[in-house]
Amino acid sequence: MMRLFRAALIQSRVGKDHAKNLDNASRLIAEAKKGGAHLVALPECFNSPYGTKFFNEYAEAIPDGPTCNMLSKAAKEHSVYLVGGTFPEVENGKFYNTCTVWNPEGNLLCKYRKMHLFDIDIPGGITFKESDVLHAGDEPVTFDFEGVRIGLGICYDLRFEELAKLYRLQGCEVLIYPGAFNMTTGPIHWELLQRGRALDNQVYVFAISPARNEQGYIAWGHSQVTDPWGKVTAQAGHGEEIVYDDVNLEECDKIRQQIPIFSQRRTDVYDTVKK
Ligand SMILES: NC(=O)CCC(=O)C(=O)O
Repeated sequence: MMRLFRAALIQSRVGKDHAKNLDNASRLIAEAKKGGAHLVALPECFNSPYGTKFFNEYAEAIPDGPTCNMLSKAAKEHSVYLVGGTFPEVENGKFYNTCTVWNPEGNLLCKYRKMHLFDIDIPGGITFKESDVLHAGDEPVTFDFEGVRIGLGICYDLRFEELAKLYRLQGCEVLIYPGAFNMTTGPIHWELLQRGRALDNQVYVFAISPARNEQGYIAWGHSQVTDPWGKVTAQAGHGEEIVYDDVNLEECDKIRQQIPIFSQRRTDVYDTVKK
């Protein structure tokens, strides 16, 4: 069982050139392996600009298509677990924002479709409506990383405590969210939400953003690792970079023992209160 491992969060720069985005991600995965990573993760929408007008144009079927080919090949060549960020998926004429996970043999372990679509309207700030084009997934997904259970979410999913709690109740010790927050909500909400999810559920939280771009949807950056104490243990700036963190899952065991909130929950009361 893996209790100590090195994670690499790749904050890659993403542009309109699909092939260039894939080459860049592939180069950075190789670099992360050289940096000693066992588990490597890419950002939300790492193969296409983030915007509703781009989703159908860049969408690919899973597991066919150049993006899955690159991810599978990179995971195998570098013998790493690879959380393949997200990219627009098409199936039966419907589009999804989907995260794929690959094992060191290059096999697809699982895929997760964003469950909570990013539909917000902040006048003078940001208006975005993923649901204009995308369908929401309806299945929480976990995978096994050498005996460690990891739960998946995508960006806006971070705001939904219920999903994170469900993963903790399923035995997860790490939650991974590829995510592209923006310049309106990012400065206050990005770090706070991750620290909240980590502290409430006594899990490690990884969130992986694209690097900040100059036009279109401007990503906040600041890819981050938060430990189960709620402490930020690694954080990127806003440019292209790889953030490494040496994760020690003994921290989960220790904190869960010291502050045993999951055996102290009053479900006998919560479950009987009328809504
Ligand atoms: N891609 C997203 O889901 C963005 C979420 C976001 O920026 C937020 O404030 O929430």
